Amino acid sequence: MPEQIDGSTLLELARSARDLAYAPYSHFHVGAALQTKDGLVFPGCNVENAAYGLCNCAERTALFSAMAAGCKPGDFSAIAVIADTPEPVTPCGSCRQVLAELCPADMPVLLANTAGSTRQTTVEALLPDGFRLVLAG
Ligand SMILES: O=c1ccn([C@H]2C[C@H](O)[C@@H](CO)O2)c(=O)[nH]1
Ligand SMILES: [Zn+2]
Repeated sequence: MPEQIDGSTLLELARSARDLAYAPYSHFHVGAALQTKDGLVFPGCNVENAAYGLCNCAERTALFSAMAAGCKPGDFSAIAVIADTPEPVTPCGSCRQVLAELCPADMPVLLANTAGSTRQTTVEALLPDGFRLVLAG
């Protein structure tokens, strides 16, 4: 695998991405940074909408941006996520489902809060036994 940036640098990139969050409804700003096996990093922030159901999380912004730039499922090597929470922020169910489809099961997921607490988990640990479309017959 080409040169990878370390977890603390990836978290700093997520922290910078968080500054770009558009969250006028929740005022909850989230940043993400998604690293590819090729050594690229795609930032993500949450982007809200007056139609609340359209709000997009930082994690999915980063993943969809990477896919729009030509990345394919399995191309990713780590993601960092940060928000102003008492404990390191943890991805919502929708993001877990998208992570599970696009990222390796053992991919590290680095979670942090702005105060500096961190936790590391994996895609599989966040969504064990997740749904996959396997057609019968
Ligand atoms: O892991 C998370 C959790 C929440 N949000 C966003 C969605 C919404 O804009 C706001 C409040 O839920 O935070 C994220 O971006 N990532
Ligand atoms: Zn989410």
